[in-house]
Amino acid sequence: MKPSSHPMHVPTLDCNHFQFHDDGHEAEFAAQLIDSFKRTGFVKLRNHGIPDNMIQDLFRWMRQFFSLAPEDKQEAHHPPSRNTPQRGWSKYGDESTGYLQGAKGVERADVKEHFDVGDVTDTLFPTRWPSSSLPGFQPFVESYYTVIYTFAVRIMAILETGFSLPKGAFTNRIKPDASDLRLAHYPPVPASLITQGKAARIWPHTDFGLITPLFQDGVGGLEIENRAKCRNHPNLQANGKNDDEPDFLPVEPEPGNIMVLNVGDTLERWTNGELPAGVHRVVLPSTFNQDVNNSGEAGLLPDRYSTAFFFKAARGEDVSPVDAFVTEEKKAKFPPMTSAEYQRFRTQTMYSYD
Ligand SMILES: O=C(O)CCC(=O)C(=O)O
Ligand SMILES: [Fe+2]
Repeated sequence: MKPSSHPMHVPTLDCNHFQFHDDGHEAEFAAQLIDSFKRTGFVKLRNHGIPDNMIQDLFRWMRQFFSLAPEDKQEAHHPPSRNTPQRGWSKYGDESTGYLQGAKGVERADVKEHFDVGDVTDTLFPTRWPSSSLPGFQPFVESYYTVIYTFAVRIMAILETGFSLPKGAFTNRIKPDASDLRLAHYPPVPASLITQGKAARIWPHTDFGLITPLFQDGVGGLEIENRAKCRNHPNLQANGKNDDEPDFLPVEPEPGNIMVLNVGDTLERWTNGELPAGVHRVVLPSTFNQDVNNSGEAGLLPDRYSTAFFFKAARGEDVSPVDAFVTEEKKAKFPPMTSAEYQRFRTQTMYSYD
């Protein structure tokens, strides 16, 4: 990542240092969180309270699930509809984040497969699990869901403090829970396809929900849009040297289960643009040495695993700006629409089940 003086520097906040787990001492944490979100759309967190062994176990379960035989995964295949939240397994080719940026008619599928899990109480859209091929998988993933959900609610409460909003301004609008937990596997892919722009593990996109906590393995490749390249970005000073800036900047994996946390579209809407959603993609790891590795087998990127929690507003909630963010000078930038309508509109663009 860029030096700390760069406007796109993503700090690693230590939740213990900020006494994140103690209700009385969150103001400093909230201020730094909001500063990083405003500038970059992202933050990194250590000592976030998700136990190390739980994260390691989750990655172990992911490797086991994705190495099941295709017919076992097929049992858990996402229902055949683009109008519903994704639940269960989506195979390579089902999702094309490239379409979110208007790239129609071009091969823009993501080189990945994923497994999406809803809240256990979400009886409207139940998760499809593999029936008997992976005993223990479902209870473990459900227990992780509870832990990461509780974490996400805490962050929303901290954002209320940071913006001096009444308690509940955000957190009263998240029940019943409509979030999705995603387990993702990126299979090996020739690096040359990525450098030639013919493939991406995920094309540039924003997430649709409020916030996304993410854990990645050590392979790398996650990158965030460099807002310093874009002269008129409202939250960054133009420095007159933008042409020298790259379009994207890597978010390197770090030892110690560092969490990456980003702003999604719904939070951008609720805050009337004060926290713009962070554009990101997954491509070639910055450490991947093309000159050495560009021939034969060695030019193949290894498997990569990650897990993102798309924390969302309740389906019936409006995703237009919360009153506190609208003034005479700063009119609402986003029209009223329910979260369910917004999610459907975004998912339809990107998901090509047939
Ligand atoms: O795998 C990653 O690091 C990012 C995943 C992601 O951006 C997504 O699934 O929306
Ligand atoms: Fe994403």
